[in-house]
Order: sequence, then C-alpha cells, then structure tokens
Amino acid sequence: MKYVSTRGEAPVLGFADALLKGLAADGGLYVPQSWPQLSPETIEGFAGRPYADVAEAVFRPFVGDDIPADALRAMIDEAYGTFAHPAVAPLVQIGPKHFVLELFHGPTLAFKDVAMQLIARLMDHVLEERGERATIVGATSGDTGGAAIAAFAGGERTDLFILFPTGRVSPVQQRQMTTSGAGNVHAVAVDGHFDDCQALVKSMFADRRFAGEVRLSGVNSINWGRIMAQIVYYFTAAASLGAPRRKIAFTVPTGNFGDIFAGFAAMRMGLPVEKLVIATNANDILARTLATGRYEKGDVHATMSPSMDIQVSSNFERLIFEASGRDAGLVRRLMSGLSQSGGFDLPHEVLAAMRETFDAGASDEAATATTIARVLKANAYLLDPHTAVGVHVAEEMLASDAANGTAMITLGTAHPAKFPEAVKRAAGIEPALPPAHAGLMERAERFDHLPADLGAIEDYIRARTRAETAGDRT
Ligand SMILES: Cc1ncc(COP(=O)(O)O)c(C=O)c1O
Ligand SMILES: N[C@@H](CCOP(=O)(O)O)C(=O)O
Repeated sequence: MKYVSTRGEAPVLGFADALLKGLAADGGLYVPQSWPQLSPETIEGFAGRPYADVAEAVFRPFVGDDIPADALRAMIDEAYGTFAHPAVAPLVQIGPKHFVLELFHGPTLAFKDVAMQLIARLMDHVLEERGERATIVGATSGDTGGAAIAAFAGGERTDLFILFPTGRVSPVQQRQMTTSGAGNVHAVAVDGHFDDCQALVKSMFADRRFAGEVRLSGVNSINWGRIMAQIVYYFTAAASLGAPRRKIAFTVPTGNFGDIFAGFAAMRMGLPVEKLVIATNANDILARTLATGRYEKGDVHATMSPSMDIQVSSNFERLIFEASGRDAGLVRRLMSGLSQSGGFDLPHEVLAAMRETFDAGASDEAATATTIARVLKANAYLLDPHTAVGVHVAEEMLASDAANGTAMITLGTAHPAKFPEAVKRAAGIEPALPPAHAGLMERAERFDHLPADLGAIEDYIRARTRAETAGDRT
C-alpha cells in the first residue's frame, strides 16, 4: 500500500515511511492511495473473534510488505496484552438501543492507548531495522501525551517531547505525563492552549532544516498509523451487534477528528454504518461547520472535557480530501484560507457529501453534567465527561430518530477517574483510580515550562535530542 498527501505535493510513501514521517512534506496528511475492501463474510466472521485477530486482518492490507506478518502479529499481541480487559474494547449497554464502547482499559485509561501501544512498537521495529533514531514531538490536550509517554518511555531509538497547555489538563493527566522518570521523555508545559501546541508541532515539521536535523516524527493523529489502529474497534463493535447484516450508528466525542475519521475509514473498507455522529463540547466548530458549511476558528473555551477543547481539527482535512473526490487542489486552497483568514467555506457538493455520512451535535456544560448524573442513576454506570458529551448527543439523535431506528454505539473515550473533580461535581461521586494506578498522584513530577515560541522550543529539543544530523527523510 502506498500513501498520498491530502495536499498532493509530497512524495508518495510506503507504510513504514509514512509512519515515520508523520506529517507530509507539503503540510498535508497521508491517506492510503486506495481503500482496502473487507467482504461482508469477513466482517461477519469478526463477531466473537479475539481483538488481535481482527486487528491483524484490518492492518495487513495497510502495512503490506513493509513489516513481516509474524512480526506484525507479535506487536499486536504485545500491544493489546497491556490492556486490563480481555476483550480490549468491550461494549456496555446503557439503553434499549444504546451502547458505550469502552476504549479506556489501556495503560493510561484513555482511547489513545489503543493506537499508541501499537505505533510505538511499529516505529521501534522500523527504526531498529534501519538502524535509525527519531525525535518524536507531540501536542496534547491531555490524553495523547500520557499515552505516548507510556508507550515510548525507555525507548532506545526515540526521544519524545510532549507539549501540553499549562493549567488546561486534569491533575491525573498531568501526572501521567510528568512522572514517568524516563530519560528519553520530556514533558513541556506551554503557555497557551492545545491549538497553540498543535500549531507549534506543525511549524516544526514545516521547518525542513530542523526536521531533518533531529529526524522529526510525530504521534498525533496526523500520523496515519494512529488512524489505522483506531479503525479496528469500529469493526469489532459493529460485528458484535450483527454487522454487516445490521447497520449501526456511532457517536464519537470529537476534538481533532481522528477517532471519527477512523470510523469513516471503516466505512470506506466496507462496514455498513447508518451515521457517524460528531459530538462536541462548547468548542463546537465541527457541529457549526456541518450546519452552515463555514469552518471558522473561534476562541478556545475551557470545559470539563478538556481533551476536546480544540478549534483546529487536524483530521478534518482528511475528510475534505475524501468528500471532494480527493481534490488536493481544493484542500490546498481551503487550508491556505484557514491559515490566512482563520476560516473557509466548504463547496456545496462537499458539504452535501459530508452530510450523507455525518451528523453532529454539541453538549454544553450543564447537559454534560446532567448526563453523567442521569446515567449513573439509571444504569449505575459512571461516565467520564468526554463520553458524557457523546452520550448526550447520541441520546438526542436516538430521540429524533436521526439514527433511523438503528442501534447506537457511543465511543467511551476515557475512564471517569481521569477527571475526578468534574465527575464529583456532576454526580457526587469521586471515582478512584484503578489499583494499578495507585500512587500516581504522589509521584515526583518532572517537566519544563516554555513560552509558545517556536525558536525556544526547537532550541530546547535540539539540546536534548540524541538523534544524529542526517537530513530530511524525504
Ligand atoms: C478523552 C477524549 N475524548 C475524545 C477526544 C477526541 O478525539 P479526536 O481528537 O480523535 O477527535 C480526545 C482527544 O482528542 C480525548 O482525549
Ligand atoms: N485530545 C487529544 C488532542 C490531540 O489529539 P490527537 O488524537 O491528534 O493526538 C489529546 O488528548 O491530547
């Protein structure tokens, strides 16, 4: 399988190169040149199979010959062996037609572990084969950072730098990033919000000299490997509820649009999905875009679901590419409008194509809190605030029958114990961290604090990276 950039002006790469590259050289995002197809019989056969078997079937066509089959399987087994639940991503029923897909049984209690545990192993494998090292830089609104640190800590071939917005992550999220003690891990509190951190990471990729010098790579969902890994649970969940004979709808708490784009990829591979519902908090740029066709950056609002406090959703670019019939010229024009004037208008036909597959809704703070309390009372089930945003929007869809009478799966993206204060305010219960995480809040923190300044952050990374100067990967 080859990978092309959404902006059409970067080299076409194989899987291993696209994985190490992260962001394409033209600023675009890599997508597979074509979508592999899984037959209805294959999808039906996923029901009841171990998660690792489904993962292997989904990954194989994307990875191609770049990684031998036995090595890939070993990495899958190891990655999902770190999960505390044998099913990896179990479904829990919370209404007659409503299920939560629990994606938070990994090492840092958020769905990011599903992809990060795999891509750390894939990257390490490729770097080892090539005798190379990499400097990995990531931006986080709270969960990506912790998951990346848990997955890459102690890596022999990687130095990891995680930029997080000062004071805008939960105390548990911060401790997960600042207490690893690993020498190859650097957590950096940046003065700004997540969008500033994400813009800094993209600027580092655009700085070809710096990127080459440190052998820059990325693990945000701009990296195709992240999306690939997240496709699997759409298949396992839908098959367990009767797909492909029965269509399923999914509601996805959304920020950077990576998780829901993985659902779109599953559809492109043959999974029948009734609707993909975008659920946002007060940072509702995506819900507004679907309603009006105008994508317009606004101020970032701090909410009780901080990991979704995002205005610039990187993966929306991948959707524009797909919904426009892969028009890289259009993607370039819209993205240049975004950087020059902070917004763009989607062409009518592109918006119409998106609306065929996607629906959207937002949950304000009051609705999110009420949802946590109500689901606890009705189901004795405690939601984290991000999942609660999804559950609220999903219930609105079910009530309006926008899901067309089909079963709805809401993605449970984090464990409530990552956000104990918000959950306690909403439901009166302070969820405890699972025993494996005991002592986290007492561990000594190590992190640095920097301004949102590209030069300062690049200097910081240069001084700490162990990669040799070796020129750009492309
Ligand atoms: C707990 C949680 N839920 C939802 C999201 C949104 O996911 P995505 O950015 O893939 O849309 C994130 C991070 O972005 C998250 O950490
Ligand atoms: N919510 C994320 C933001 C970064 O998203 P990513 O999926 O692109 O890595 C976080 O928790 O950091």
